[in-house]
Amino acid sequence: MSTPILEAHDLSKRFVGATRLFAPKRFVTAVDRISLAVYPGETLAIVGESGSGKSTLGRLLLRLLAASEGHVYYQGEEITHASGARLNQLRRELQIIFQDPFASLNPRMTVEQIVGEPLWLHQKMGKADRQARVAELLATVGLPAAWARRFPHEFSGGQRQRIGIARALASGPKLLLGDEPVSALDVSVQAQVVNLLENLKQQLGLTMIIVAHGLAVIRHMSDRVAVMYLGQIVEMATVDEIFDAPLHPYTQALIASAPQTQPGLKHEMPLLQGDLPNPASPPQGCRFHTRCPHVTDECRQREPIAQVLEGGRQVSCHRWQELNRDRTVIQIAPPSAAFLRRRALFEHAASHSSL
Ligand SMILES: Nc1ncnc2c1ncn2[C@@H]1O[C@H](COP(=O)(O)OP(=O)(O)OP(=O)(O)O)[C@@H](O)[C@H]1O
Repeated sequence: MSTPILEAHDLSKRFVGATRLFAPKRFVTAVDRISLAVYPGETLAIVGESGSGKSTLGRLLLRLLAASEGHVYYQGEEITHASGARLNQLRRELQIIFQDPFASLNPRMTVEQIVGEPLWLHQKMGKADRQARVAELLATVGLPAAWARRFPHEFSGGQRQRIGIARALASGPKLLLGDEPVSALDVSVQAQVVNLLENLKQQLGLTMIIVAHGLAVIRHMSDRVAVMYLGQIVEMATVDEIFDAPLHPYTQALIASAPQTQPGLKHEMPLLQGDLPNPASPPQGCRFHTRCPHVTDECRQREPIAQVLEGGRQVSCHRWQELNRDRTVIQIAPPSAAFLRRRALFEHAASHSSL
């Protein structure tokens, strides 16, 4: 496998949680000792319930948040403590697209100013060049260049998301993080934006991280999936492995709870019961044990260690082998044709790297 574009080693983030006056501080460990690698040209999805730490992990990887512990590497270079000019450079190369396109666009700026801002800030590009580049970027995301003089309120949700994407592309990024990039949009518009992201990724050889609840979007867009539960990754595998033969009881329940993605497996798997425990006081042992239908004393007492299977698949469950023995034939699938196609496009784009 190629060198990862991004890597996390034992990455943790603690926030000070809400407390009452004079009460002792409580900490929420939003991300707890996570290690993972993101490979060039792939789309890695991070999924899990609200509060599981997906957005925090994404922001730590992009250095938009500082880690409490652990290390982040970008193209092999440690960037955990990068600052000043190096951090600015990283901000250009690692871009984020937000969930709410309206909130992320300054309502008092025209599209030309919004999309052109990074060109001025990072490249000190003059006005005429900037206007020409903004027109190109708008065309790239499927918007007419003539709309550059308009303000964000004059656009629909999908069009605003396209403007947000054009702004992210203006910096010439190598990696895009989409934090719920389509969940605020109508279903019909979601597909258009997903297709746009797919096309851009192939055209420009981008790597993507998608943070999302929507499993249908994940299935459509991603190559690999990391499933998070209370700050930890409980399973990480290719998209087909996750949807067709999930090994962790939480992944199984998550998929069964979204029957539209996998109707055939609906009756075989338990639905997700109960709420996510309070992240400020997670359960001891396996964090999923309070909701797991297969819980044993070992699960209550001992935290499972991530097991790495052949092909790089990872699962953190004491009982995964025993529980899946009869249910699934586990095959480590070779990379899908779609992934290989993207990888080839990535290599092509990397060698012709002007957008
Ligand atoms: N700035 C912050 N200060 C305090 N706690 C925070 C902060 N940001 C996140 N948290 C807490 O960290 C935990 C993980 O939050 P995070 O937003 O990463 O989860 P998420 O899986 O992305 O959820 P959602 O899908 O709702 O965005 C939550 O308990 C959240 O309340």
